[in-house]
Amino acid sequence: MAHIASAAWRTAPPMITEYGIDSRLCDDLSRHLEAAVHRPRTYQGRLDERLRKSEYAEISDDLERWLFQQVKPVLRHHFGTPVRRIPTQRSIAYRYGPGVGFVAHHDEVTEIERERARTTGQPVVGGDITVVTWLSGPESYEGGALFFENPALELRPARGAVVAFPATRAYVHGVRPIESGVRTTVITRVAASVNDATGSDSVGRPSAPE
Ligand SMILES: O=C(O)CCC(=O)C(=O)O
Ligand SMILES: [Fe+2]
Repeated sequence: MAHIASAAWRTAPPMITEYGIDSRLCDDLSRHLEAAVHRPRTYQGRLDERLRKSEYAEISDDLERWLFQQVKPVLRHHFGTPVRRIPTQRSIAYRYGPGVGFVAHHDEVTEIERERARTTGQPVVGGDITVVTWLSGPESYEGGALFFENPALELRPARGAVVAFPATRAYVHGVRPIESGVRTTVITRVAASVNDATGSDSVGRPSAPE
C-alpha cells in the first residue's frame, strides 16, 4: 500500500522516551566524546555565552547510524510517519558546564544562521524533527532541565532517554542554566518522510485528506 504523506507530525506533542537507546550505545558514545575535539557552539551563528554556553563535538557516522536504528521505530510510532536520516549532516553532542544553558528558541533554520555559518564553519543542523538523546542522567548535574513553553514541560530524564519534537517555530524550548556538573546530549535531526530528497514533506506534495 502506498504511503499517504501526512503533516500530522507537525502538531504532535513532544515524544518523551525514558529508554530510548541502550546502555552499550550510551557507553560507546561517551567514549567517543572523551576523545573528540569540543568547540564552542554558536547560537544563530554568533558566539554569545549570555544566550548559550555549550561546546560541541561531532558524532562518528557509525555511531550515528546505530543511534538512528534504535530511535527510528519509536519516532515513527509517535509521529505517525516514516523518518529517515539526513546523511549530509552529522549528529552533534553538546556539553554544558555550569552557566547559562541555552535560552528559549526554536529549531527552524534561519537564513541569517546559514549565512554566518558559511564564514564560521559551524554546523547548521536542519531537518523536520529534532531528536535529543541524554548521555548524562540527573545525578550528573544540577539545573539544566530541557524546557518547553507550550505545552509547559521541564525534563531531566535518565541517561539513554530520548525526547523528540518538530523543528518548527511552534516548539519553543531551551536548556535551564546548569548549576553544577556536566550535562551531555546528542542532537540529531531527521526528515519526516521517505519520499523527499530535500528532507521535508511540505514541498510540492498534496496533503492527505483529513
Ligand atoms: O541540549 C539540549 O538539550 C537541547 C539543545 C537544543 O535545543 C538545540 O541544539 O537546538
Ligand atoms: Fe533547540
